[in-house]
Amino acid sequence: MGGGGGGGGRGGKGGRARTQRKHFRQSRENVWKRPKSDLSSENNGGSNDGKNPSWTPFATQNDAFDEYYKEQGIVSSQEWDSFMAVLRTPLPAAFRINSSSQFSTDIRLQLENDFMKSLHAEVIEGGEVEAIRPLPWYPENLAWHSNFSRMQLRKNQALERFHEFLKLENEIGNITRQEAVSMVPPLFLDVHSDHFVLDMCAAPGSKTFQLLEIIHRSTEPGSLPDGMIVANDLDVQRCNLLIHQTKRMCTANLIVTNHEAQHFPGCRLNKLHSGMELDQHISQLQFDRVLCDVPCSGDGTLRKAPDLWRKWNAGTGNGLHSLQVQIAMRGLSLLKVGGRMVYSTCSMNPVENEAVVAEILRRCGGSVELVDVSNEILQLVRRPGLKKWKVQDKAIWLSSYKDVDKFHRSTVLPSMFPSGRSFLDLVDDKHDIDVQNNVSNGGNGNSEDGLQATEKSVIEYDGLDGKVSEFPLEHCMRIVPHDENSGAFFIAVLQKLSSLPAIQEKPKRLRGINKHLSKPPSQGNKDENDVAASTVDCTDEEVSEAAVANDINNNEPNGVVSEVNPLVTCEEQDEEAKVPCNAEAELKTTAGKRKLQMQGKWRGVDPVVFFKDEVVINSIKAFYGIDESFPFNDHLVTRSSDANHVKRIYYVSKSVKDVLELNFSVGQQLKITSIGLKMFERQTSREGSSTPCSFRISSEGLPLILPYITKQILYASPIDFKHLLQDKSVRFADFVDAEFGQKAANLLPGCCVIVLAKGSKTLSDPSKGNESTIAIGCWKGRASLCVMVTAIDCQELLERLLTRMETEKSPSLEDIPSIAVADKVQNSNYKIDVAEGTES
Ligand SMILES: C[S@@+](CC[C@H](N)C(=O)[O-])C[C@H]1O[C@@H](n2cnc3c(N)ncnc32)[C@H](O)[C@@H]1O
Repeated sequence: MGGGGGGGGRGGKGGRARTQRKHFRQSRENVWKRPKSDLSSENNGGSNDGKNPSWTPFATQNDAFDEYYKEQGIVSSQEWDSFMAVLRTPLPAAFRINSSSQFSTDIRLQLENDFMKSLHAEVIEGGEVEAIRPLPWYPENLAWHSNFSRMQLRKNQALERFHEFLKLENEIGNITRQEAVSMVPPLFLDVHSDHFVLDMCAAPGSKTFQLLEIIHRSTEPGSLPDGMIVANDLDVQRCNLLIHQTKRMCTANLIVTNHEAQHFPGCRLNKLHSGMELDQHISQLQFDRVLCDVPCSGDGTLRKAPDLWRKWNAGTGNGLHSLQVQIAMRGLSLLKVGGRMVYSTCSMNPVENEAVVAEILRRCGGSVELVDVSNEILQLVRRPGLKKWKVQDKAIWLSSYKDVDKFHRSTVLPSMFPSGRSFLDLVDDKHDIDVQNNVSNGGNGNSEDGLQATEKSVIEYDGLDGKVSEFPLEHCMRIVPHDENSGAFFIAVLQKLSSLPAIQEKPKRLRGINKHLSKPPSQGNKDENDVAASTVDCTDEEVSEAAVANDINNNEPNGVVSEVNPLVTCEEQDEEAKVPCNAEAELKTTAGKRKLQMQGKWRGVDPVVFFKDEVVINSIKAFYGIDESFPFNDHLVTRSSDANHVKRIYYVSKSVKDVLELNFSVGQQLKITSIGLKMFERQTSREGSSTPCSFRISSEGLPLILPYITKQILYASPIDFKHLLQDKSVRFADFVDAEFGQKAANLLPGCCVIVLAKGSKTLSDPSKGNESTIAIGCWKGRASLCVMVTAIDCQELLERLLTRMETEKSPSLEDIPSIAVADKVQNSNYKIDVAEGTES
């Protein structure tokens, strides 16, 4: 509805953002990019046929990679060549229609009826089989695969119209360009609109966007879903990508946070927290669904990041295993009993996948189940998880932990192996058997080969202990590139059956170490495993408290960051889908201008403050005639501690409000980087401040509040609406419908809302609207109405309007000349006639 909700009509996105976007694109050139002359070699990833002597092909060969994956058997030896051949080709582009956009059906029809046919003609000429097709496993033809790589889309003239379409709709938020396999994890999460969902490692946010779509899916205009998403990422800059990405969704049901996922605060309210509110709705953060899309080595993205061929080594996966376990364990501790968690990576490596899943099942005892989802999403081609694999360290293959020499026991962990058992565990387990044997053997502890009885029994025991996992890891899923011409992905679905046990692993391990080793392997080397032990040796509640304590003590991310930062992550290469608005850089440049903000204990982060200024709220209500049924109280927040200079007012859903109240009660444990939907913005110009209301309605917030507005709202005929979008500023006397022109002249000066009238709707019709209602914010000046919508949103609205008009064959429009607005896209800022004296 309206211009927003991912359906155009948004404001406030300025030229600055556009410039940053350009710079960002320049700094993140597609790694497949080659000289223009080289398009013919697109699919060999190798030569440019000698056309450019200075050109060096990407190495798409790495012997260590070959050896590693041949040994792991993730594909059969017969398939090896086709697996490798596909891995060496660029990844075809894929994208998803935003299902909650008001134009989702229009876009789907355009793809089915227009592009599928016109592009097919192109590729037939080019000797290809097909151009674009819906992904069969994604609901309602909402996700699409194209047989063109992103470079082909950019360079091929015949594809220009399609490329422009993708760019525009992506920017507006009607589609999201996303790798096909990356769309899979949210589908298995089974999210409902009332769910509280935690996306633990969320940036740049393609999956968060998908989750938001799902919770918003069946929401009525003017209402919000009961659920909400907390999207978290450790990396501040990537958080900004996430914020930009999700802004296109225009949602009041999202909180973006910046924490180490493995220490995500539980916000548990207890008697320690003074000022506890009696009517607190929730007493700790617990989620119905958790998405755990962890940092990984990313070799499933080789097709779009061929520079990874050069960098690949087995050590990267080994180095991440422990962090992945910690993050997954924290996710499970924050999951409600009965809730579902999806663990996923864009890596093919079993050490980052099956080994992690096995370890969390081991740690959780029977409280967590690996769900068999083989009967869900049947059309998705995938392979079962592995039950056995090997570990490689410094080019040496290790079949079990006993092969690990003592110098490497801090980097190669027992949990990386299928048995998941350590030397020490085995000794501990075997100890009891030995005691019994010794008793039955008459107590002789020495053997013929001179080994101590315990040492020998360990080796024998391990020999018996299979190299096959005891867990049903076949329920995991691995998507491999040559099955469906995609990237690779790993997904496991977990369900929490009961509270996590209080694991007594650490004391046991220490006992073992003291007994059998003169020097503990981790002594003087505080590695991740120590952190893991301290994190998981707790019940859910203890974990919450530990995390809280950690957060209080460590406002800055700890050393794990440096280990993770150099990694390539699934969506990182998808530069066209991302626009950074670098808040850190902004912070630096504005540091001299304003005082560093504090959000509770978080330094350098704008505070989140409930906005309760009755005078301002009442003036807004009165000016726009906002119906009393619209829930204002405690739903408005600002990011400024200075109540007198509030520039933007954000709206938060009830679910977000509850979390925010909890967060205040527990001393602001959450470091919030973005929250809520921008609803009102202060007028800054001379004339703006002289209007009866100093706040205008932002384009993002308009769809939500539209059904409740009773003043400063008019219905325009299609012809006048189109006129406004086309010319941006129209004098009252120039409207085709003179009555509309007169009504516009009678509005109070300042912000107003113009709704596209439909069918029998009269100009004074109050409307609750529906999802197809199109509305834009305008400025009523002295002699004209000016559109307050970005040029790109105007372009989108015009195109959609024209399509609808053609479909409806509106006779009143037949004589309107077609409109060329492409040249206006250069400037995405809306501009209000300077003569009107309002801001631009
Ligand atoms: C695979 S990417 C996530 C992709 C994302 N889910 C999406 O679909 O767009 C992994 C993310 O984890 C973040 N990360 C790395 N270490 C982390 C940690 N300890 N806690 C939280 N996030 C972390 C990285 O910054 C990166 O953005």
